[in-house]
Amino acid sequence: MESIKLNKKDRACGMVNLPGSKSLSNRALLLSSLARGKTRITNLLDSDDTRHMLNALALLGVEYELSEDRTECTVYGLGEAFSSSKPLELFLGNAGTAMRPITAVLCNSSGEYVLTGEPRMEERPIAHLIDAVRQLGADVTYLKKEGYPPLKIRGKKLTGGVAEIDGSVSSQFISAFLMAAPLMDGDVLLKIKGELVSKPYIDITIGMMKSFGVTVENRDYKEFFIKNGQSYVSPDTFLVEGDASAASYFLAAGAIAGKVRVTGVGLHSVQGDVKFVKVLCAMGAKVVMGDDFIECERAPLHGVDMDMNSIPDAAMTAVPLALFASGKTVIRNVANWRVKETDRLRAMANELRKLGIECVEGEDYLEITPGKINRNVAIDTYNDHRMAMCFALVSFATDVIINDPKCCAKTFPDFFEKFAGIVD
Ligand SMILES: O=C(O)C1=C[C@@H](OP(=O)(O)O)[C@@H](O)[C@H](O)C1
Ligand SMILES: C=C(OP(=O)(O)O)C(=O)O
Repeated sequence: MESIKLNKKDRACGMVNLPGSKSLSNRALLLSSLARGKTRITNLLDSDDTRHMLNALALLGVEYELSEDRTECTVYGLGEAFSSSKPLELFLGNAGTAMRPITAVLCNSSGEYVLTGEPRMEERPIAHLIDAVRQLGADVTYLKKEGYPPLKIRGKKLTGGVAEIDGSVSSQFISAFLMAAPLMDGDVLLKIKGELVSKPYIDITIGMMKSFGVTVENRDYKEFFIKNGQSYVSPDTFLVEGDASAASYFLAAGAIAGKVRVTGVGLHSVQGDVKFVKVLCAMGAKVVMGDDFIECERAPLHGVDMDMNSIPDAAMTAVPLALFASGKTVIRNVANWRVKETDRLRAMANELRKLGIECVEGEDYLEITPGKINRNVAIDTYNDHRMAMCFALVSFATDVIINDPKCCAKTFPDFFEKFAGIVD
């Protein structure tokens, strides 16, 4: 297996222009495909996750043109749900933001579809979404394990109605359901049961649906109502903000070892992960934000004890930060780390222990006690882009080896080049 050795670095400084947000890119591609009219998407992320979405849309008959560097895409919207006269098989890799919304939309599209993914996708639950769409009459079969992809969908026009969905494992199920709702023939009321996790991603979804002409009535995150008769309309152009989760690695580098600015995301971001700056500030780092940038500068760091449920992706970056802080850090309320690219609580605890760091892996939290870090440890990344990107930050303490660094391609193919550009 390929690996990369990162020699100890003392300083981080400079500026990084962020790639487009994964969450916004995949929503923009899907909504443009369903909308009436042509949409020009700019600053689109080019990564495995967006390629899976683009490939699926092409098979579903959507026409689009990509610029040479694949960061601009003109999508010719269908103005309606998908339909296919022949059975289709769609491979969606390990992209949650493709698998979940495409499932929901295809339940309401005519045709027969099989949705598959990488082996890990077969371990990532989807039952809460399927239970909800079935309440409206959707016809979905689990092809292997009950509650998990691969799926077979016999799509048909759904007539809307009332459905209940469990929100305690993934907000993506709610986002997926909401994006599919306006295509149905009737009012839709979605009721949430359980504690809703990763809430800010619901705001992203509702905000983007609004940009594409559809209003969702949010009743205090307990019920969502979509009035019938609305349809997606292209906003002509859609600019994808820089990826706020990706920003966290560079901001953390600034907090640990100098001063780093990221551009493409700032004060008015729609992404919940910009709130990672609150973690940085709580730990003592100096943060400045502008309309289109965030800058973070080193200061003595101290441990924190924080609920990070609303920033599940950026929260991982608090792990390497904790290694450079005085005192313990506890990252709380992140039970759903266990059903992402890997079991992230287990993976983090395993690799921290290899570094010689004391930690407690709770059911839904991680407690880290900083200490001396072992040199030249080979970090396993579990096919999880965020494991690779987080542990790159260990190189501000000592030499470290990152196994399978290419797993970054899920959301940030040139991460290690960009990281090399801000360290000396
Ligand atoms: O809706 C989205 O774009 C996402 C929601 C989050 O997932 P969960 O809602 O499963 O926590 C996040 O971790 C994922 O990377 C992207
Ligand atoms: C959880 C993640 O991805 P996905 O969209 O596949 O859920 C992630 O990017 O950290």
